[in-house]
Amino acid sequence: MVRAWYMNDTNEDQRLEHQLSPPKFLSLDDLFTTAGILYWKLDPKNYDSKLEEIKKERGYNYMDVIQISPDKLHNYEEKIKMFFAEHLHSDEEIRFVTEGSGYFDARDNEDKWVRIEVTPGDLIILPAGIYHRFTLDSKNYIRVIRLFVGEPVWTPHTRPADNMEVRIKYKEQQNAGFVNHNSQMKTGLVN
Ligand SMILES: CSCCC(=O)/C(O)=C/O
Ligand SMILES: [Fe+2]
Repeated sequence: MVRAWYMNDTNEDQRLEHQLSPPKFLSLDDLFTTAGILYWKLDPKNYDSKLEEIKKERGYNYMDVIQISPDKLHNYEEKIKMFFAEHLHSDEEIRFVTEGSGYFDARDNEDKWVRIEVTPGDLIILPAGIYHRFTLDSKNYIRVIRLFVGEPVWTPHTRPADNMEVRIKYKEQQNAGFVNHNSQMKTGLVN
């Protein structure tokens, strides 16, 4: 089960957990309700057919692999800084973790940081227009499959980007309430 929690705002190393004291965790339902984040758990050793199913269902026709670690990623320091600067994208951010681990941080509906720990088998979808960032944890390695509809656009729009159409649309959806995929997952309708 993926772990997600509200973050403290200390200036410690970004790779640490940054839990509140006492910790305050969020469920999959909470992640969806507060931020529209979708999540699937796949078998990290045997994921081909399930991944194909999700790709087909959601129209993902682009796929590549990124490995993030000091020795595997070109311009590592620069990229790590870029990933951790708060930003949004004009499209969904779809990431499937096959090795290693890391943290996606996203803003909830009260603009608080939520930290989502990802490990092998976790497929996460951050909706278009959500403010977020990414960091490795202290193990310093992750291998991720990136998915996209059509030609990928990775451009990060750093905060503030409140006047972008995609941000306005995201906020409208958030205020109206999202249709809950993650609770269907628990009942076995989606897995
Ligand atoms: C873990 S995938 C690389 C990070 C990335 O693409 C991104 O946009 C983070 O927000
Ligand atoms: Fe991003």
